[in-house]
Amino acid sequence: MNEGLLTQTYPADARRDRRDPVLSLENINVSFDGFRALTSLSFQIGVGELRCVIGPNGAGKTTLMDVITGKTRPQSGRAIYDQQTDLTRLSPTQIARAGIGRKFQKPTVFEALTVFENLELALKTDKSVWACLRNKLTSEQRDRIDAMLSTLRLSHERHRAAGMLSHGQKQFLEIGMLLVQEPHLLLLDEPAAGMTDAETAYTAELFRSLAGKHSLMVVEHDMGFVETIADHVTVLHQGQVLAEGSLREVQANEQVIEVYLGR
Ligand SMILES: Nc1ncnc2c1ncn2[C@@H]1O[C@H](COP(=O)(O)OP(=O)(O)OP(=O)(O)O)[C@@H](O)[C@H]1O
Repeated sequence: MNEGLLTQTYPADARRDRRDPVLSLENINVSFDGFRALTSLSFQIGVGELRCVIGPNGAGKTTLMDVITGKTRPQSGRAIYDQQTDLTRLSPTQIARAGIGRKFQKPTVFEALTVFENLELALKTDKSVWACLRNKLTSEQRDRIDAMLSTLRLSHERHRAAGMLSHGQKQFLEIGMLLVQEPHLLLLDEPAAGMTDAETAYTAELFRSLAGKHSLMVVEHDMGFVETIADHVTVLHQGQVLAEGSLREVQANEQVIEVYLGR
């Protein structure tokens, strides 16, 4: 693993420790036409932590990510980011600019552009596609992309159209597109879905190396993957926190076994 090239520790984090929350969800309520998707949901993620959020279908995991990224406005509650900013008052663009990156389950790369160009676009987010590709990269930016390609194990694919990559490679590329933007908090929705076993193992290694430098929230159904990455697991059920703790602890929780893991 190419240490150090990814992103530096977020500067303000040097003065903090893991007990300081990077995200503090406080009594979040979301209803859709009377249906309660999130009910008084409260929990915290510490600075530099890698948190896994698990739970059965319909538990509210996607809705939770939608609230954090400003896509869904809760009826009540607060989502305090970095101990000062209430995300429920910001637009999705403001939230992205504040350093929160999100990866959706399905990779959304620009298929017609090369792997390198996809990373180039991600690095220069505030211009149109064509203006961005016409503008020359600085040597520092080029080095960053090269380093990222190496981390993603995509150096040999740099000139290939992204549409020609395997599903797993597209997932890696999209993770790289987030990382070149140096996010503070990364939200990842089933990042290992559809990956081969080797790709899944490498994703786990990559995420472990990111924790500490970034804070990560990973929504995942694959318990084997959760086991290899999680410090701490939050189990959602019917829009509320059902259990929280190490994977061992939540796996031994009777209610979690009942509603999610099965006997
Ligand atoms: N826009 C919407 N309108 C109505 N109901 C919605 C909307 N979005 C989500 N829901 C409902 O809210 C509940 C929570 O959905 P959500 O997608 O957050 O669950 P999830 O935990 O992500 O599930 P999965 O694991 O299947 O992705 C579900 O019952 C869903 O049908």
